[in-house]
This record gives sequence, C-alpha cells and structure tokens, in this order.
Amino acid sequence: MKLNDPSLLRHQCFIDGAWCDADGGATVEVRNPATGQPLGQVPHMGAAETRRAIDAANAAWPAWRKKSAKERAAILRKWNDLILQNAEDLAVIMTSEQGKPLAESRGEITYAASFIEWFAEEGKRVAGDTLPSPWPDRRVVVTREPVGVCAAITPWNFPAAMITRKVGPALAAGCPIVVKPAELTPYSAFALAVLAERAGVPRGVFSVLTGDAQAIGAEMCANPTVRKLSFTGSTAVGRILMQQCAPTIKKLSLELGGNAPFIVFDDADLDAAVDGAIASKYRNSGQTCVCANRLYVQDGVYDAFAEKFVAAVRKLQVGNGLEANITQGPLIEEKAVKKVEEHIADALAHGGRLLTGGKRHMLGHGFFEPTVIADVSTSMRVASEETFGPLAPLFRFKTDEEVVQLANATEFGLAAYFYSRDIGRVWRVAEALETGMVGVNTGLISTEVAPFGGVKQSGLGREGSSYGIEDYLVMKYICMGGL
Ligand SMILES: NC(=O)c1ccc[n+]([C@@H]2O[C@H](COP(=O)([O-])OP(=O)(O)OC[C@H]3O[C@@H](n4cnc5c(N)ncnc54)[C@H](O)[C@@H]3O)[C@@H](O)[C@H]2O)c1
Ligand SMILES: O=C[C@H](O)CS(=O)(=O)O
Repeated sequence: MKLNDPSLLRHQCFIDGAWCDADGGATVEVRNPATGQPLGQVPHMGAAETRRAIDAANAAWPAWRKKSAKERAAILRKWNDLILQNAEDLAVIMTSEQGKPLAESRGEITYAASFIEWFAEEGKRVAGDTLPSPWPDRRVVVTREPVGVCAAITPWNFPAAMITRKVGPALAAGCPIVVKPAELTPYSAFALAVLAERAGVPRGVFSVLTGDAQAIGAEMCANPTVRKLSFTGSTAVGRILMQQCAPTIKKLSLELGGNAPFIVFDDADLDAAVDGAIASKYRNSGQTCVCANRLYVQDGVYDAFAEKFVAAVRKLQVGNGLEANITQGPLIEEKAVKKVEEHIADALAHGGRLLTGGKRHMLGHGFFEPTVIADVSTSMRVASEETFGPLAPLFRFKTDEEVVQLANATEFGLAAYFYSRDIGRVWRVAEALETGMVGVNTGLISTEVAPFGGVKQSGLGREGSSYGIEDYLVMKYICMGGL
C-alpha cells in the first residue's frame, strides 16, 4: 500500500492513548477483497482489553466534560482538518481494505470529516431551559449533560463515516467513546485514531479495539460504566445488542438494515430516474443500507425505463477500486457473493427474466456483474430480503395505492425513493411511505445536515443533523428553591 504518510497504517489497537497488541498476542489477518492479498494482521482482543478501554474512558471523562464545548470544538476542528489533509492516504487505505472505488473512498472521507466538523459546532449549541415556575419561591431549570461513557460498534461498508457519525457527537457532547470497527475493515478506524491523537484528543477519550465481536460486544453491553451503545449494522445483530443492553438500561442508537423501495411513476423524468437508480442501487456495489433494494416501475413506463436502465448498468466498470475509471469494486467477502447468487437464482426460478449480468465477474475474487432482473414478483426473496449487492429487481405496478402497499410490506423502514413530477402525488406518497428517510426525484440523500435513521426494524434514533447530538445527552431538571 503506497501512502504519503505510512504511519497512518497501524496494525495495533488504540487503548488509553497507547498502541497495543492483544493481551495474549492473538491476531487476525485482513485481506484486500479485490486481490485476496493480505494487508496485515490486527489484534484479536476480547473482554479484558475492552474493560481496560472502558475504564480508561471513564477515567478520562471528568476532564473531557469539564472542557468547554468551545475547547472541545477546537480539538474536533483540528481532527477534521487533519482528516481532510490526509484524505488521499485515508482513501487508499479504505479502498484497499473495503474495495470501493477510490472516488467513492475519497467521497466517504469527506463525508466522514463532515460529521466531525458539524458536531464541533453543534456541541456549542447544546442549551437548556428555564421554565415558568408554578411556585413564587422556586425556579425551574433544565440543563443538558453528557450521557457518559459510550461504546460503538460499526460495519465494514463505510469504515470511516460510520465511526465519525458516532464519535463526532459523542466527543462534542463531552462523552468519551470506545469503538469496535468491523474485523474486515480495521485500518480506516486505526488511521482515524492516529489523527485524533495528533489533533489533541486526550488519552482514553477515543479508543479503538478489534477482535472477538461477540466478546467485545458482550462486555460493552454488560459493563455498567457504559451508559450508551451506538450500533450500525444488521438488524439481527441489533436485536442481540438490544437484549444484551437491557440489564443495564443503556441509551441505545441502532442504525440497522434496510430494504429500500425505488418507485418510478409514469409521470417521472425517466432519464433522471435512471440516473437516480444507478446512484442508489450500485453505490459501493450495492453494499449500502440505503441502496434501492426493490425497483417498482409503473406499467406505462416499465419497458422504456428497463431499456434505459439496462443501457446505463452496462456502462458500469467493474475492477480493482485503486485503478482509474472503476465504478464497481468487489463485494466484501465470499458470503456476500453467495447471497447475491442465491437471490438471482431464486428470482429466475420464480419467473424472473435476466436483462443483464447475472453471475460472478471474470475477474474472480469478490467481483460480480451488475445485474438487472425483470418481471420480479413478491414471491421472490428479493422482495423481502436485503440483497446488499449489485442486483436490481424490477417490479411492475399499476396504481399509487398498490405500490405504496407493496413498498411498505417489509419489516424494514430506513430509506425510500420515488420519481414523480406531480406535486399532489409527491406529497401523498412521501407521507404514506413508512420509512425514516425519503428521496424525491433523487437517489442520493445522505448528508451530515439531515437526520439519518429508520423506523420499524431499521433502527432507533438519528445520526447527523442537530438531532444527532441528542442521543449523547441527558436532561436534568433542577428545582431552585429558597428564593
Ligand atoms: N442503518 C445504517 O446506517 C447502516 C449502515 C451500514 C450498514 N447497515 C447494515 O449493516 C449490515 C451490513 O453490515 P455488516 O455485515 O457489517 O453487519 P453486521 O451486523 O454483521 O456487523 C456489524 C458490526 O457488528 C459486529 N458484530 C457482529 N455480531 C456481533 C455480536 N454478536 N455482538 C457484537 N458485535 C457484533 C461486527 O463485527 C461489525 O463490527 C446490513 O444489514 C446493512 O443494512 C446499516
Ligand atoms: O450504509 C449506509 C450508510 O449510512 C452509508 S450513507 O450514510 O448512506 O452514505
């Protein structure tokens, strides 16, 4: 891996301001999903190291919360600046371990930094209230305080942004935080820790440890010192963590699975809808929680949209994300490829019609042909399961009522998209969709300024926006008497 600053590539965890190995020396290998080549070994830690990180966070908390929001913001601003100054190295590290094209990695680094910048400012705007007292001799005051020691568990698909979307508000609110990144993509997390240390984040305030996910997670959930857990990942794991947190009543943020409907109405700008569908479906080779997972196209434009969409899909360039002009990197691992194959086989077995792609790419490893299947029905697995890969199933529908019912027929409720130029239809459909986020005439909705999150079994809480810091604060009512 060619870096301008090779010191950004660390093979150790960061606990209490020190770079360290696992207690017993155990390690796990990290590979480049595009080549299968090993990138290095990282520590395989467990509960004991997690306890140390939590204790260090607790020890660091008083001094961190005592700093003014402005002092914390200055350190966060420095961290943001260092991330942007080292963006190219961070992007190379990300593409090497996750596989996404370099252009997408650069975009993610900018996106990741934006949460640090945003919450540096949000922290300075955390205010309380004085409320009209019902008593002449007492005053009613409400203050907002940091919730305490936080823990975070993050996924492999956005190895930097899913971390800063948690660490940014935590630190801005005055909370220390211990992060466990995905075992498949640890290097981006370690590099963020290198830059946080350089920015002046005090020891113990931000720790990063890799290893036995179940053991680390169980310690984070059971340890009473941890007052809040923030998780981004699958709904299945979210359920486990929610159950494990119950005995200690932790504050929970859950950013979970999705199954986004993408609806094209007959009054849509079809070229714009194709552009939006490509952006939403094939970003990160379909490995994002807000990817279009089900494409519903109204009868009158179905064939025209399918033709335009397939032509655009065929222009996607599959290859190693470190090479120029690549727009589709590999899937993260073999089981991800197998899931796409299973969804394709199931759809074709139930009457689906393959329009393009359909099999592993000739490049091997995790590479897969961008695929489109027509004549898809609700009897197929793609109708109810998150594919998390470059497969676009095209469903046909007739009426607005029908497609809203189909779109909502899932336990998920993260993102939804639709294209229409009828203002009445736009408002009726946007309000009827059971999701936390709706893209109207756009396939890209993610930004630090908006509340990101889902309803139903796509999660709890919101990340980003001025709402995102709420999850790291608690409210205190002070009744000021004796006046
Ligand atoms: N809503 C969002 O913002 C969002 C963002 C990205 C990914 N996701 C979802 O995440 C899933 C894909 O990511 P993934 O495969 O990494 O998810 P995953 O749930 O398998 O893993 C996520 C993280 O949880 C850890 N983990 C796994 N089992 C655990 C356990 N028993 N205890 C503690 N930690 C455990 C993993 O090591 C990883 O760090 C998809 O469902 C996707 O929709 C959601
Ligand atoms: O996987 C979903 C993440 O939240 C990525 S993004 O926020 O949509 O870019």
